Amino acid sequence: MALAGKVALVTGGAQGIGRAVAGALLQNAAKVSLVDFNQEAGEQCITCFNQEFGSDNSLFIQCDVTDREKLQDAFKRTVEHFGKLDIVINNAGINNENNWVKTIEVNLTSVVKGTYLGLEHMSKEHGKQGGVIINVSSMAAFLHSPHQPVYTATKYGVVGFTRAIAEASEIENYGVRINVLCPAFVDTPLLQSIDQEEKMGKFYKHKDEIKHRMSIYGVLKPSLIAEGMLKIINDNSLNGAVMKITTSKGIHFQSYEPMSA
Ligand SMILES: NC(=O)C1=CN([C@@H]2O[C@H](COP(=O)(O)OP(=O)(O)OC[C@H]3O[C@@H](n4cnc5c(N)ncnc54)[C@H](O)[C@@H]3O)[C@@H](O)[C@H]2O)C=CC1
Ligand SMILES: CCCCCC(=O)/C=C/C=C/C=C/C=C/[C@@H](O)[C@@H](O)CCCC(=O)O
Repeated sequence: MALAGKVALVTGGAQGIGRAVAGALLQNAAKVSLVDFNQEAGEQCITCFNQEFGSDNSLFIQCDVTDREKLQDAFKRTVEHFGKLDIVINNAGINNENNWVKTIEVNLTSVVKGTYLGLEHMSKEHGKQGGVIINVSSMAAFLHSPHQPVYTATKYGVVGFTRAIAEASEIENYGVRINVLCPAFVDTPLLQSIDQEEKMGKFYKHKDEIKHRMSIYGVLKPSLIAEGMLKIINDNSLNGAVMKITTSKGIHFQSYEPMSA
């Protein structure tokens, strides 16, 4: 998919990985709608983007992705503003073992909802022109963390859901490619949650073990995740692909045995 003139919606786009991805899309002449609940970070981000890429190319929509009506409205406003939708990146995520119900809502339920909304606005089934959806999981979906059981569960869920709906898209000829990206540790504000007892809950006492894992696995730059994201968007052959990004192997793909009885 050539990026110039394409319209992307990025959840959690105001900072961290989402912001890096949105910047890379704008750099490649796409238009971007940032959907994020952090008003201050969103406004700050859009000010920078307007200065760097021109004021007609990005839009900030304040929205909590767990609010289904607001998320629905964010998709609608994006299409009204830019005239269409080509790319959806379901990236918003949190690390909160204390409020684990919220973690499931943000990291998994909202990704499912964002995928269905993406299909509603892009699928040939709905008379639209097709597109691409990328859901953000984590290497935690392959190397589980004993100190983040619910975060881990949500990231396993995102991989399973994405692979299944991608196959549905192919069978039903939606014209939408759906893929999942699994980064290892990335240098973003999310990592600060390790030092927050109110987020780590009973696992707070293990924070130094997580930091030890980080020192072993290393910490990636958000720009490398953006590079992986653009690779998925540009490669029209990818559907149901599971991209992993680690310090040891860089950008690579998980392979699966074909299903047998
Ligand atoms: N930073 C890391 O080490 C890794 C992050 N990931 C995943 O990457 C994704 C992005 O994470 P980061 O950029 O690192 O985090 P971050 O905390 O830096 O940014 C997340 C963004 O999502 C927004 N957000 C959170 N909850 C929201 C909600 N309910 N509604 C709307 N927006 C919401 C935040 O306001 C923020 O702008 C997440 O899904 C995370 O699980 C995956 C692997 C590693
Ligand atoms: C505590 C803050 C939130 C958690 C953020 C998150 O999702 C982090 C996940 C980190 C996992 C890192 C794993 C890295 C592993 C690799 O370096 C490598 O050893 C794995 C090899 C397997 C492969 O196929 O690449």
